[in-house]
Amino acid sequence: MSIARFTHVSQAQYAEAMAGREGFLPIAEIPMPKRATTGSAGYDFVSPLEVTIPAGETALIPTGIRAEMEQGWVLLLFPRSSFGFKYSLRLANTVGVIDSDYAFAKNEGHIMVKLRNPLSEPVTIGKGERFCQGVFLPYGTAEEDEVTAGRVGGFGSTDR
Ligand SMILES: O=c1ccn([C@H]2C[C@H](O)[C@@H](COP(=O)(O)OP(=O)(O)OP(=O)(O)O)O2)c(=O)[nH]1
Repeated sequence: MSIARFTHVSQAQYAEAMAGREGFLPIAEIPMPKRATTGSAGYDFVSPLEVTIPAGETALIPTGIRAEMEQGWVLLLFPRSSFGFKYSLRLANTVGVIDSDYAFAKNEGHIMVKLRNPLSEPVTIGKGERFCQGVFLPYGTAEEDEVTAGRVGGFGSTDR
C-alpha cells in the first residue's frame, strides 16, 4: 500500500542545514530512501556526507529528505541493523518519530538523524552510505481526542 512520498528539501533548506560543513553531496544527487528487497519494511537513508563520530559523542546528519504521508501514518527511524550490530551505533533519541504534519513545518520537514557512538573508538559513516532506516506505520488516536493544533516547528516546538 503506497501512503507516502519522499522528496528532496529545497536547495536553500539543505544549504542552511549544512552550514559550516564541507564535502556533502549536492541535493540532487542524494538518492531517495529505498527498500533493499521487495520484502523489506525499512527504507534505507543515505548519509549525504562523511561523518566521523568520536568515541562517546553524537553527530547530527541532515538527510536532505522530507516525507509526505497520508494522515494516520507515522514514519519511525531506526539505525540500520548492520550498523547497530557492528558498532552499537544508535539514534540519540532511540527512535525518530517523523509526524505526518512535519513535511509542512517551517524547515520543510527536513528529516534529521542524530547518531550516538557509545564505543570507545571513533566510527565513520561514509558519504553515500546507507546508515539508517525508516518504517511507515499506521497509528490510532484515543477517544475524546480533540486536538486541532497544527505543527510549525521541529523538535520540541510544541512546548513553546
Ligand atoms: O529523529 C528525528 C525525530 C524527529 N524529527 C522531526 C520529525 C518530527 O515530526 C519532529 C518533531 O519530533 P517529535 O514530535 O518526536 O519531537 P518533540 O520533541 O516531541 O517535538 P514537538 O514538540 O515538535 O512534537 O522532528 C526528525 O527529523 N528526526
